[in-house]
Amino acid sequence: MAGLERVNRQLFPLRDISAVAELFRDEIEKSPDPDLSLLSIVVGAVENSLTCNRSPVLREVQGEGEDAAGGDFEIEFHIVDALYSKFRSTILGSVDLSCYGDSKFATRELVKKVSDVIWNSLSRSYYKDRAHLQSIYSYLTGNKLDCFGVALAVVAGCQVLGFNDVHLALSEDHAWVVFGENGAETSEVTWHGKGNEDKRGQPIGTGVGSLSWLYVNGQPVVCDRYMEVASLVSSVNPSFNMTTDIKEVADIQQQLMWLLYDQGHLEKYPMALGNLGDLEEINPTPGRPSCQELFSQAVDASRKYYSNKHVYPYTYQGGYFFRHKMYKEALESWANAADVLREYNYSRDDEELYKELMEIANELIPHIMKAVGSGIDAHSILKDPECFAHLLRLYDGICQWEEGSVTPVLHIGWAKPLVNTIAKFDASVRAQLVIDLQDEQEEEASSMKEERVSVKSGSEESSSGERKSEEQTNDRGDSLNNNNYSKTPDADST
Ligand SMILES: CC1(C)CN=C(N2CCN(c3ncnc4sc(CCF)cc34)CC2)S1
Repeated sequence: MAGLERVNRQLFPLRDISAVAELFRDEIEKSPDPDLSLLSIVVGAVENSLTCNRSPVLREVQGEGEDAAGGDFEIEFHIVDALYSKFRSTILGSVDLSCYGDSKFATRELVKKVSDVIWNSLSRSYYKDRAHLQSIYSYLTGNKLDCFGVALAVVAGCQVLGFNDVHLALSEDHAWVVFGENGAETSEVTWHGKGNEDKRGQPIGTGVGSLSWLYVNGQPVVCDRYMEVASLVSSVNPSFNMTTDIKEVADIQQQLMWLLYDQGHLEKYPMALGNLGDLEEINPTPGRPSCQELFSQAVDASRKYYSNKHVYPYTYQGGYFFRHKMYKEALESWANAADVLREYNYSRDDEELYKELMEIANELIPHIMKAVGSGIDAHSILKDPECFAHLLRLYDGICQWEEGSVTPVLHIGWAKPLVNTIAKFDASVRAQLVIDLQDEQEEEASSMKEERVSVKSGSEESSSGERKSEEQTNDRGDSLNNNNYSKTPDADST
């Protein structure tokens, strides 16, 4: 029975959050196969009516996290019915299933055909990065979708055709599908980035391209139906404009996210946990886990399910600590993010992540240096060797990201803030930098040595009672004399 016959028509017209939540709850709790097009149409209609059809006289509120009054919405059943039927007839009318064999599993050709149907019905030219283009409501009423929306629509289209083996696969900046027995096949179904030829119909490469962050090293979030519902809820966008969110939309998104959280459908979805953390930071729900706990759960999910190959959980967490002036914790989260990067080669497809790291290194950290320089320094960051170690680990991770990549990462724009930042740390802290040289195998000894960096924390220093003995320093000094790390830099030597 298709979604609409199942839906409780008493809920319509949908006029408030509880009605929308009830409809989602029915679909998630009572159906073995929640109807993606129905849910995307409903939540897209609500988002559209509250963010796009706004009276221009609406009070524009400035300032952090201020929400505009969203006013009311009223989603009529016959509108949802008409759109739902339009999507189904578009898909069923464009795909002649007899051309695709009689397997109960989708084929690459079938997936490509559904992607073509969506692709060829999009408006010729529109601003692809605009907000509110992620839902099937947007596709049906405006023939516009963003790159995530195309992927979701393809999965929803395959659901209409009865191919429940086709599922959404998500990296931190791209989406594709898995299909076939045990979801063993993959296919591109949408575009990525600007000015890149789309690779629709092709399997996800296992070659050098798959070493980039864009494909998270073979550790994407592979969704089941419920996680696909989580992705469409997570992609709800409460923005009215650059400075204003519509509170009702954020409230609906937050409630739906908790509904999915309680059913365990965010467990393996770090970015959805991060998004819920952002919503909770702005508007905490009494009795629920704190946003800090949610950011920590996102980190745990990446470590537990994706071999710690996702970067964003640490940047969600670092951003939170930064906003709350917990600068030492922020530096640690960002250093942990950089540790993830080490495994990747930087590619031109990784621009979104590059921008994130640029902001952290060249805006947020200099902001911290200014803040603590002017005395707001709860942890006395500049005297804390562990903070210095986090900073070096962050930069070293970025350097290792660059190593082996065809595209360079760092340039003078990075070096200036770095030098200023290092110079802000106390000379006594910098002097505690200890480089442990560990010889690799004999044959590599001359060319490459693995260097382990540690910064002795004050406590260790005090426990040993004195700095490394002279001969120890001399021993290391000799092997490192071509490396200025070993010298004890005095205050103005850097
Ligand atoms: C720490 C941050 C900079 C804040 N917001 C971030 N994001 C916001 C929400 N994002 C997401 N949230 C849920 N699911 C997905 S699937 C996907 C790849 C394109 F399909 C992106 C994304 C992307 C990342 S990362």
